[in-house]
Amino acid sequence: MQAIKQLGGYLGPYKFFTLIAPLLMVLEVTMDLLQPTIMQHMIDTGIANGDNPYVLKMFVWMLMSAVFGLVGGIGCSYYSSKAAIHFASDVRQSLYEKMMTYSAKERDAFTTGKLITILTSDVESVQRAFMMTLRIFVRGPLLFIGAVIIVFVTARELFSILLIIVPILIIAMYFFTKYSGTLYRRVQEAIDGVNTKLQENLAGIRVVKAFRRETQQIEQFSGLNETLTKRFITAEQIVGVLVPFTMFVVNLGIVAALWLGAIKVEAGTLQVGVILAFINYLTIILNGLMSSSMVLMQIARAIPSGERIVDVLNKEVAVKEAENPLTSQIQGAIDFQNVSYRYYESAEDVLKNITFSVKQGQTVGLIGKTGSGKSTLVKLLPRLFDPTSGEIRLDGKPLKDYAFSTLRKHIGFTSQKALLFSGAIDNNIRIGKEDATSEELQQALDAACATEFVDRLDKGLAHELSQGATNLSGGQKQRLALTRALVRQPAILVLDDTTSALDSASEKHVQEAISSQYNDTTTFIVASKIASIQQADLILVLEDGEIVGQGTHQQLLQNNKPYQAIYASQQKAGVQQ
Ligand SMILES: Nc1ncnc2c1ncn2[C@@H]1O[C@H](COP(=O)(O)OP(=O)(O)OP(=O)(O)O)[C@@H](O)[C@H]1O
Repeated sequence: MQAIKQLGGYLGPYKFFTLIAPLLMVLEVTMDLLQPTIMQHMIDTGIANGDNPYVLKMFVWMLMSAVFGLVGGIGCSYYSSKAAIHFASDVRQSLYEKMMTYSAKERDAFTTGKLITILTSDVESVQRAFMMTLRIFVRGPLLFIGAVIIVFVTARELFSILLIIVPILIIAMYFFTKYSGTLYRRVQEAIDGVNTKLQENLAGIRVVKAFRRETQQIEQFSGLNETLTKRFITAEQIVGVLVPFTMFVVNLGIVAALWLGAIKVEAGTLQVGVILAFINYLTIILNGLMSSSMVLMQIARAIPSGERIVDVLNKEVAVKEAENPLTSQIQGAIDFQNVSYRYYESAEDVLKNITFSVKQGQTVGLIGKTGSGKSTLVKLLPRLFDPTSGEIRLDGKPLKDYAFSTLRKHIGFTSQKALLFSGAIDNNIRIGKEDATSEELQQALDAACATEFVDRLDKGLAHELSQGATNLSGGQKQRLALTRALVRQPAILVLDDTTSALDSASEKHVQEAISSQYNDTTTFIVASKIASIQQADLILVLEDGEIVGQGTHQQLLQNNKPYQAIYASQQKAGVQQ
């Protein structure tokens, strides 16, 4: 109910369509209901008495009511489609915008596959329910009530048949409708499973192929597909019994009407036209009940979908913007004060009491074993998530107080996996700064050692990247990701293992370019090689989420055991220094 109420809010702009569609349907239903009565008069008064002008008059009436009915029907379909499609489009847009505010935490809680199902199939289910409600929900009950009243008034001799048939039909429809909600909820969950698997496999298709895991993946997919198929079949089969069953009950009613009617006609208490009209009205009653139950079934199916949609829309986002956020210029001095972080409440801290300070324009190097928390630490800077405890200060003020737009505008971030979008290279770089001049672009390309390979491409910056930039090498992708970060002339630059994909000459060039051309930028370099961070003003050595050493290369070499151990192991392994 809460879901219906909340989604109902999206109808606001389409109130007119939502009102006019059922009104036009009332017109169509009224015309449909008139037809059998006109026909009855045509037979019993016109044809029975050989009154041709009366027959013609009734014929014109029938034709006119058919035309009005047609206008009502077409109008209702037109406005109901318009309302439902726009409504669904707005819901989809809101969902997408909400999903964009999610951090990895919220996204993981739903799973990507489920989010895709909600954005597509669940929205579609609610759209269909809404459209059917506008088209049929008025029609069904109106046809039913109208036909019952007319039979009561014009064919009371046969009304007793309705008293038996209608309750049977109503009870059957009630149970089918109720059950279908549960069945389709299970179908929707099975679709989540299929989508999650599909999304995971398409994203990782290269790994699947490289490890020759196609057969196993296909088997796993078949399992999920089979579950979906079974649930769909069960739902469709059970719901599919409804139509033949109700037809059977109505046919029994027709047989009873013919039998009872024949006796009464013979006794001279009933006219033939009344029997024909009754049979027509019986079909209309069935039609009314069936269409009502179809809508109810669709609504029952859409309610779980609506709840899933509302869950996404109402999900409390962990990282929120301050009420009156700061939009002042950012210099780039950073203070971590006893910062701890854990990914899940039940999990352990992956960062523990991290404390350090860095001035504007300085370079911080982070080194430590895999899983020691380096990436997690730098992800706190653009507030991809917030510390569980402790505080981060930027230029002396809490990081949380800054507007997202200000913060992200001044932070250039490159992650371990260079993520580029399909489209021209130029567009990808301009994500960093839309209005970048060609000089700024060139400066960033040069600093990131990307000029040479971009120039070699036929179309240069206009070169089109495929989805996931699969038509570039790993090093080329990293260079473009770095260009994108540099082009915004960031106050804070984060290179999360970015230079590892570069050869050592390029890495040296990038570091020199950053320190000479971007010397006001505070730079965080996550690295696995000491050589990548040797020149840093401050090196943080991390172990199991704790800082076990901080200082310059020389200081750490002299007095920090963990750093000495890393240095020694890299010397021994011949890692290029
Ligand atoms: N999204 C996540 N959800 C849950 N745990 C996570 C998540 N990301 C990282 N972790 C955990 O947090 C810890 C620190 O991971 P992090 O990626 O920060 O390490 P790292 O030092 O950058 O490692 P590497 O050098 O291998 O990139 C690890 O134990 C990891 O399993």
